[in-house]
Amino acid sequence: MAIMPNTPNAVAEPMMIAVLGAAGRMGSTVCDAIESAGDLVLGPRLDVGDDVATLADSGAAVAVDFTVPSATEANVHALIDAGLHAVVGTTGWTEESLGRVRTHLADDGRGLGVLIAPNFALSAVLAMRFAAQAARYFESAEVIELHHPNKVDAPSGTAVHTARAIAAVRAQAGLAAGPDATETTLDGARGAVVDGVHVHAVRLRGLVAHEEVLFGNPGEQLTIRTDSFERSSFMPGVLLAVRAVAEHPGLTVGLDGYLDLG
Ligand SMILES: NC(=O)C1=CN([C@@H]2O[C@H](COP(=O)(O)OP(=O)(O)OC[C@H]3O[C@@H](n4cnc5c(N)ncnc54)[C@H](O)[C@@H]3O)[C@@H](O)[C@H]2O)C=CC1
Ligand SMILES: O=C(O)C1=N[C@H](C(=O)O)C[C@H](O)C1
Repeated sequence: MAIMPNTPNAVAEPMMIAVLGAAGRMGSTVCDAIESAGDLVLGPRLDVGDDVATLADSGAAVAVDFTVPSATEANVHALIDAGLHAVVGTTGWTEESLGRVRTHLADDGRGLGVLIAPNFALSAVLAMRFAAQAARYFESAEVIELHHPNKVDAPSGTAVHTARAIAAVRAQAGLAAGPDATETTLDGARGAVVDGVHVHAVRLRGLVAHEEVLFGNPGEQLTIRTDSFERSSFMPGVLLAVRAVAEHPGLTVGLDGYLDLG
């Protein structure tokens, strides 16, 4: 008897996933996670110099990109052209580059999904959400991100995303700029400023990925902290995204877009 698709007895084909940046710290961890997942099969592993267009005929339905900020946008456009859904963890995205991906997806018209998420760790996703919830209630807000010293960019994508969200909530609530009478004697002493929110970057041997969001009022402080001690912390989020991206046509920014966080 033939087993028809979508019947209780049907055996689903494992979905094939390509990985870009497969030789890197995150890419290699993603390859291992896909190989350990029963419902997924690891497809082509691409790294620097490989042609994304070859994925069109590879059988891969989804590609995961953990490459470098200077390459990721071109990779995503090439993935859309090749007809693959994309799950992207690489940092460096701006409103302009996100807008170009949105336009490309709309022009393409095939209903492809792209998720670009600054952080796939649940603790970080929740920290960003809690920071946005707290932002309207405090005079002062600053972000400190702490990472391994091999990280190529600063400030982290997570810190930029956190700061932008805090700034948007503060603006909506009509809050003035945070109080700060400092006259700096050295450039950079107060960190970078993202939409008016100060962001500080620490690089320290032994760290993986960490962030503190500090909120201050007269006589009180709220600290929200997230720690990724191992890259395994990002894998449940990456696998969730890989499985869900085809159900979310268009561009989604942030894993919270795929979660029911209320
Ligand atoms: N969203 C998230 O949860 C996380 C995001 N990241 C981000 O992921 C990115 C990668 O981080 P790591 O794996 O630590 O870096 P890495 O330097 O270990 O790996 C990057 C890899 O990309 C490759 N690569 C460079 N250009 C490429 C291209 N054009 N096509 C294909 N491969 C290319 C490199 O050869 C390297 O193997 C960074 O932007 C980092 O901030 C890192 C951890 C978690
Ligand atoms: O490079 C890293 O390691 C990380 N990059 C992402 C970022 O820049 O926010 C996510 C996480 O912080 C780890």
